[in-house]
Amino acid sequence: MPEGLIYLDGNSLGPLPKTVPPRMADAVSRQWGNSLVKGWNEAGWFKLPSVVAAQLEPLIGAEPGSVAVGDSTSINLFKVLSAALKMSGSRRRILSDSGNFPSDLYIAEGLVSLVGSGFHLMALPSDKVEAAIGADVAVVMLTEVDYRTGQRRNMRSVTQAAHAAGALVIWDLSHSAGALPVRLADCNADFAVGCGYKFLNGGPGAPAFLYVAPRHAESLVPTLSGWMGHSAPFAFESSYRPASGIEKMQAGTPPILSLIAFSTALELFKDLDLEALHARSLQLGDLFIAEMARRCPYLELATPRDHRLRGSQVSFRHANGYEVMQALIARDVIGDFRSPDIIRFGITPLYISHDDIIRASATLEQILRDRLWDTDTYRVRAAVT
Ligand SMILES: Cc1ncc(COP(=O)(O)O)c(C=O)c1O
Ligand SMILES: Nc1c(O)cccc1C(=O)C[C@H](N)C(=O)O
Repeated sequence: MPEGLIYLDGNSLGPLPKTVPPRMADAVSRQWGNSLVKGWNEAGWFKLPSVVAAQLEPLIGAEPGSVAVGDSTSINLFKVLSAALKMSGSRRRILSDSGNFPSDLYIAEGLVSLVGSGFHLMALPSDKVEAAIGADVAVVMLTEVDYRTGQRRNMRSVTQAAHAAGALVIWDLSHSAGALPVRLADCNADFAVGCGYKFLNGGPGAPAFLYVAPRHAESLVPTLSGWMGHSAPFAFESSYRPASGIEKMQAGTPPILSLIAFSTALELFKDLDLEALHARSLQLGDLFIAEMARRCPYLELATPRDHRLRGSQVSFRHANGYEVMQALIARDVIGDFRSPDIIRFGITPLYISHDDIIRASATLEQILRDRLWDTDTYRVRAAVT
């Protein structure tokens, strides 16, 4: 971590693991530079997506051979949602949370406009979703940990309720994977997707992942039926025949350099106790919440205090949240702002200490108390915040 920086934004972009630069240098100069096209076999590039998938599976409680790695979360959502719609019989509703990450809602909108046939998206306020799971719902599409508030849904009970109503469930694990123990198989989830660049520290634009429950995998025919998901890609047949396992969910050529960075980052999670990691994150989150309640009692907490309802993030609401965050960043405390009024802090104990939380709290207190945010410098909103 750069000297003096308090990085509370690992829920947007995880930091660079020390092990990644030498591995990338080797991948570029030796594998790509010397092996050239032979690298696909010599350096194991063809197998890399499944190697990385096998590293991820235990972190999200997925069965061996149930995860595919590649593309972005948005593209992976398109893949699993289109698969789920094909399995929906006469049901036509996709149910989601209007506060869900917008890309998830946009992808659903795009997909229903493509397939027609009466499919539609119903996005309800967060607390109204579960009660709306009924006989007309084909797919419940939710994010386990809310990107704004850090509120966590109960994956097990929502999945049970959806199944009891005859619906399928897709979980977005972008703010869960690498932050807390996810139990996809135990919860009987149908499908899932998630980001590689957040808590998993896979690097900017790291490949994302998708999960298909083994009970659905064999009958599933991918909509993005690309050659890398073909049963025999190098037979160059003129018609698509899906590969037998989760490999069918690959569409095109995998991003090898990004996969090497991601795989190297995932090695750090190999013997990590995610239960303990999350417990420590909750402890540090409690400390942050208590410090801010003591220092700035008027600052509204947006994250639930209840540990069962919390991911690895603490958020507050402030009418001038954007400016407050700019003032924090200028003082080397990095969090982020999410419209309309959320200041958001990822609490990742792999590199955040008790002292960091105290220093971040003191800096935030000073900015609020002395209105240090209230200057012209902080009022210009940038495109990426
Ligand atoms: C919950 C959630 N879903 C989906 C995405 C979109 O991911 P991607 O940019 O990989 O498509 C993000 C963040 O960008 C996210 O936070
Ligand atoms: N993916 C991002 C990007 O390319 C630029 C800036 C931010 C992001 C993010 O990851 C946003 C993130 N999904 C969020 O939770 O808000």
